Amino acid sequence: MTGEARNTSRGFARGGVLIRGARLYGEGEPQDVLIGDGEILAIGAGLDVPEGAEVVEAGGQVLLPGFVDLHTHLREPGREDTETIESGSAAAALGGYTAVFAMANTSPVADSVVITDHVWRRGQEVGLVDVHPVGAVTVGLAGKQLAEMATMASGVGKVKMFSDDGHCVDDPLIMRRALEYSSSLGVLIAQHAEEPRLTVGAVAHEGPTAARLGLAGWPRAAEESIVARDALLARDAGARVHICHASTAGTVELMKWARGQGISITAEVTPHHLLLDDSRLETYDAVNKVNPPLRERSDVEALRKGLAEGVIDCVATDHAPHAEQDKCCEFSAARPGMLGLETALAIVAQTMVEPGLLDWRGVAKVMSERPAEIVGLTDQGRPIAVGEPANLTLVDPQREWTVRGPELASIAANTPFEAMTFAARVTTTLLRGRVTVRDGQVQR
Ligand SMILES: NC(=O)N[C@@H](CC(=O)O)C(=O)O
Ligand SMILES: [Zn+2]
Ligand SMILES: [Zn+2]
Repeated sequence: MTGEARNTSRGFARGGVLIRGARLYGEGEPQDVLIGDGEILAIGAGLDVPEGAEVVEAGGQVLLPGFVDLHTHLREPGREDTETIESGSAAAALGGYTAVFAMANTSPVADSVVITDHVWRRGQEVGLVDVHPVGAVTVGLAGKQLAEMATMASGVGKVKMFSDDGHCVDDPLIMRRALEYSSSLGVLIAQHAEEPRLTVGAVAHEGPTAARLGLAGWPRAAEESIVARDALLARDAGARVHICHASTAGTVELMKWARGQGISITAEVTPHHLLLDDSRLETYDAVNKVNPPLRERSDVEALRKGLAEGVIDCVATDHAPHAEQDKCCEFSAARPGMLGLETALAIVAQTMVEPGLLDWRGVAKVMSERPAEIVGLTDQGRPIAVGEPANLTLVDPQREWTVRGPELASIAANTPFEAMTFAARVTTTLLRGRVTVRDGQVQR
């Protein structure tokens, strides 16, 4: 133990933490995890509490690598009335996240290094989660002219992912060039797959429910045609493409096909598409309005199965805060999007762990390891092992809680899960060894 003891004292220069009695990946007997200097220093049963260490009593809770969200909207700059990098970072930490990717559809758009560097710096200043800026693929998200991807990639914020999310890069020639360019830069293009000619005026999933309610429909083919097209473009460019918020059974089938062809394509699914379907629209409450729309139960089942089988790689929240006046209005006028950061784990536990589709190791994979790999983050999604960065999340699988929008850390309150009760909850989060959330409270 002499080597470990040396490490321990080194760790204490910056304050150490002992997590006592956690089940790593929800497996085996509870272990203690000693953390210092931002790293895991020792793992074992009955470790001594070094003097001055902060002790977190885990009581058999599940310890997972910190979650990584490839798809978050933090609304800064431009709509700080709905979310800021600070409030969104708090929501992320409470949700068990240690890294999030903040989408580029801010105002101004993150299509230049000035904005992307601001987002990174502000995130570091807040210090609750690494906020990685996503750069726009095209200038102003207008889909016409490629943004200066290389400049953003080489800035302080080191942009690793580019997306026009909110809009589809619908021009196939622009998308082809973006993919070609991205592979030489070693960055990821994430596509909001929506053929805009098929979704003019659309506000809901095209199907029996929308027809009955008189809502204009967003057909599955609007998503699937772009997924298929982009798979082929990625194949020809020898590039990687990532599909944002997969929402249909057909997308799962296309992913299977493309993977079978050896195409480098990955996809994410949101918690809301894993839980909710378009029967929610009956009330005309625009809290349920989102892009892509809530689909049918058969799509929900296919997405769960796809995630369990690894055809869909990961869970991403598409956390999309909106002001009350933009949500509490006529359905067709309301903005699409819903909060997701603080509720994601609870929903993944309910939709995937409870039915036996994933175990906790599987949750670590889809919420941390795969997203980190996809985007090329080397300090996240790491194994829980000595010498690894201490980005960790403690989950209590049996801490029943009820979602209340106003109690969430986000400035906006547009959660579709209002008043729903879930079993699992994140209790503690550590970012590089610093406790950012303890007993469900943000540690500023
Ligand atoms: N998902 C949504 O419905 N809305 C997102 C944009 C997007 O993810 O497409 C938003 O920025 O509000
Ligand atoms: Zn989108
Ligand atoms: Zn989005």
